[in-house]
Amino acid sequence: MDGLVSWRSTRVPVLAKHKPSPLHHNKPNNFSIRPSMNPNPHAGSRSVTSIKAQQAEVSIVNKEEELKVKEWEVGMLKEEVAASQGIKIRRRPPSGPPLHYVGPFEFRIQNEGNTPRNILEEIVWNKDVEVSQMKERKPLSSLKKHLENAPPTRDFVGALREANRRTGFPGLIAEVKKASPSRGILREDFDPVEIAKAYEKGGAACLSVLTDEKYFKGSFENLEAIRNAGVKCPLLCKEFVVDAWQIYYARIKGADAILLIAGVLPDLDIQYMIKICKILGLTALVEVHDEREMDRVLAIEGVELIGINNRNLETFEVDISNTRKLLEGEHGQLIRQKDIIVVGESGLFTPDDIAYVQEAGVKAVLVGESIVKQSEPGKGISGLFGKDISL
Ligand SMILES: O=C(O)c1ccccc1NCC(=O)[C@H](O)[C@H](O)COP(=O)(O)O
Repeated sequence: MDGLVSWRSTRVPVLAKHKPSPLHHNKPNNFSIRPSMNPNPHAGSRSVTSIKAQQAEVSIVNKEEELKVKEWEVGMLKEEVAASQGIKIRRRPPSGPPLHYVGPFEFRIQNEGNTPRNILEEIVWNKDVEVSQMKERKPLSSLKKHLENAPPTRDFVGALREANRRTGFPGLIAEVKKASPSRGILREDFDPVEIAKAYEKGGAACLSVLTDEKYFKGSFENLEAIRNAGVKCPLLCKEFVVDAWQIYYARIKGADAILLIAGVLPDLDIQYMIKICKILGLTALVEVHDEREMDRVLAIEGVELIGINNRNLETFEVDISNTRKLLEGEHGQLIRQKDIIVVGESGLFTPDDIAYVQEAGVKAVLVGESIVKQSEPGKGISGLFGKDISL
């Protein structure tokens, strides 16, 4: 059960292509030539052509090294920007400057900094590797060709507003969730399409489909199968987005909305990704966990849906009063002024929990564990709200 419950600091495969991270401060300041490329001291005895060829090779190697250093510097700047916005999650392992400057590969992977500091960081590092590999197999140019065959997107926010108006309760985003790092396997007999249909019948306004395989036992196949099964509820692709490529991929797999986590993505990335979402007709659910993230997200133009996660994704601690705390005072006022819909996420189990977050100001809730674990997930919804909300 790689990645589930027994979370421990595992090492993340370091891709050869990884841009070294800024957090390693041994910035190289001089270029060396690889020993194998060193001009031969006896070159004088060799032909002018072979010396020139060797010099050209040395120059190419130096250019490649310069490029790697530049990439490393850009990575360093990006991490600095993220850190200045309070983002603690590093996007990649701090593998340091290009390999030959810091010693053997073994040194690099044993380097203490190459151990993720918490589960979210581990997920993000793995996702970065996974996405790089997927991008090589399916480059953006080829994804774009599939866009015209993608099913039309449905109005995610509209469905939540309508459910809220119809039932008087927060609109429900019901999560198709087989497992999680904090809880392990939630449901053994997991049929994503059956669960999705049961949720829809039980009154869910929208569905959230986990697509991460390693930590949540989800998949894009699940998302596609639910969409192709004719489920009408708009679908949220519940992913750990680190690259805009994933948004295109989610769109062609049938998503209507996608999650963007403020604890992982700097402001400029969120801004850019929201623009991509708008172009593709997707809704962005921008997730925050603390006041600083809420401040940042409220300052970004175009945000229409904010999720407040009651679960700290670094420690797994769940506290539903987080929703109330983040909606108090100026934040709440600004949210109302901007007519933003807020989703209360995680740790909701009872009608009292729903009433509590509703009173705090949410118009929607995102619920996984408490309903997916029920033998009849549709009826689990009535239990959660204390009322049949399908009518
Ligand atoms: O659920 C986890 O253990 C988890 C761990 C690390 C990152 C994200 C995680 N969960 C994502 C979610 O936020 C929840 O799936 C979602 O809000 C539903 O929560 P719940 O109703 O408590 O299952």
